[in-house]
Amino acid sequence: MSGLAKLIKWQWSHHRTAFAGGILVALIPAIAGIALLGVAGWFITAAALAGMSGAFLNIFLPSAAIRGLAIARTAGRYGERLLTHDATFRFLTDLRCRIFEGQAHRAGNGAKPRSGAALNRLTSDITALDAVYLRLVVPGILAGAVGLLSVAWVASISLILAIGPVVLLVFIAGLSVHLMTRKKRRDARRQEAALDAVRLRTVDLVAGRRDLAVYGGLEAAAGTIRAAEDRLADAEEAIEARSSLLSACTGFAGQVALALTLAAIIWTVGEGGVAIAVAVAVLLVVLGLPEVVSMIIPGLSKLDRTRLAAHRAVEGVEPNGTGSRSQGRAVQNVADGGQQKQGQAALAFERVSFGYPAAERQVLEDLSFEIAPGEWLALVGRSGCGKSTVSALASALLRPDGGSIQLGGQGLDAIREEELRRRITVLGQKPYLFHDSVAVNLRIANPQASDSQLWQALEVAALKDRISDNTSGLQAMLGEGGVGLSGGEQRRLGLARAYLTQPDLFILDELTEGLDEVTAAQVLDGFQRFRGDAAVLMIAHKQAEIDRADRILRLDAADQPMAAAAHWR
Ligand SMILES: Nc1ncnc2c1ncn2[C@@H]1O[C@H](COP(=O)(O)OP(=O)(O)OP(=O)(O)O)[C@@H](O)[C@H]1O
Repeated sequence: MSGLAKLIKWQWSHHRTAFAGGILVALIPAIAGIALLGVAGWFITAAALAGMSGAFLNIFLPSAAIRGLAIARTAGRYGERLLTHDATFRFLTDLRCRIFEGQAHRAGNGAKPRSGAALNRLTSDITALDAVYLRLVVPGILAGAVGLLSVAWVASISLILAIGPVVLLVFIAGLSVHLMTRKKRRDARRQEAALDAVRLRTVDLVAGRRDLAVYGGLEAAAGTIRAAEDRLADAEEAIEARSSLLSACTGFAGQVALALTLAAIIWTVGEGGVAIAVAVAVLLVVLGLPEVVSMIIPGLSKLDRTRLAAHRAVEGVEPNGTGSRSQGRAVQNVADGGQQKQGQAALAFERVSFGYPAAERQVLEDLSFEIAPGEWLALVGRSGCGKSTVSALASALLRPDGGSIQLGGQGLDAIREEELRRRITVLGQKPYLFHDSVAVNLRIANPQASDSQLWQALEVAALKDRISDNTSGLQAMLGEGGVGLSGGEQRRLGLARAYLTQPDLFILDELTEGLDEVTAAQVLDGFQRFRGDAAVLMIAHKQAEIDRADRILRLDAADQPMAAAAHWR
């Protein structure tokens, strides 16, 4: 089954009411619009003929019908927008969650993280997928249903009159099948590649503008963006040209259908087979039909792009496709509620091996060590020896290829994600700060924390004075990525955030990197006081940090996988 068909099936099975409700309500304005034309045409002609001949005509019923159809069309259109967009947003929301789960699952298995280009593509794919229901499913069903109903009604009056609308429907159906089965997606791929190039090169240009300016590469870098923009414009022009051709062909088919119907009307009315008022109603219905069936043209003209996006989205969701929210991690939470077990090490690595996918050699091989509750362990070694890898394994961001990792006597795999994040606090080299107030940035770690707890955490992180200097205090706004604070202050704010948690284990990655000696000592003192009974795994380079540790684990054998060389102070 194609990616597009899988997505439609998935939307139907997960959001049946919204899916069907949107289509049913969308049928109301489409049918009412065509019926309105027919009834109005019949009524005007019948009224004119009655006026000329003096025959009796009941005008109340058709007037009421016209008014009713006009109201149904307007109200139906409003309801249709509401329901079809609601169904689409529900579908996209779920799809985003499923894709995120799929990616998280892969990351947990140590798979290569997605690159910036793939992330760009993913977001534009999801945007492109709003066309699946709104531009393909709903218009397709409307075109089919209204077209068949119209043909059936016209055929019930006279088979000859149905030739025109049948020609139109056959043309649209043939066009749809042709486009659906077409294998070439050249223009969509060209458009996508050019868009990726424009985005990524622009990001490179902005991020690297200083170096480019220094080495005189600005003009060349801007030139590559302009070239990518030209390619994008070419591809978009080709897609637009095809879309215009499709619209022109459908318009032409509509005119052919109208001409055929007119000829058939002249023939049948001349033969006396059909009343003039009814013939005018048929003519107006055939006149209105192209508008309904051509609603599918915008979706068909973007079909290639939608199919590419659908194909990738289906690949990106949970690998086994089940979509259950908790499947990324095996959940076997034990009866003791995930607390640290008495007498167990806070963290234990037992013959752990790990290698990055596609890397030539293992980073860790048979690494074993333990950190006792409340113990502070410094992890040291030359650059690239695997310290960050150990930290990522300990915090379950990576999974080992062999061996086991236990937190308080429980295998990491057996601990629920939520529980795990409560029991381990990771403080990286550059904490991410959000474009929001200091208080919001701190409460991410503990939404219930009071203002006085926030001030206390800031004090321990040696940041209280800096924040209270600002008249807005805790409500002071930070720019994107923490702009407004120096690099060292950003790190200390990250530390204050970590102090608002009460984990069993802190994992610290070069805690005082970027701080001057005095502040670094203040931060280390504060952390030592604050951490209480929590164990600490600290990646350390500076002697001042190493000196605070109870024990040191060195990962520094020259060219070998690490574990063999791990040794203690
Ligand atoms: N995603 C990855 N894919 C492939 N190899 C990787 C990846 N991340 C790290 N490595 C490699 O794994 C090895 C260990 O990396 P790691 O980041 O754990 O070292 P580190 O000791 O923390 O280094 P540093 O002190 O410089 O931060 C290095 O040789 C590195 O090149």
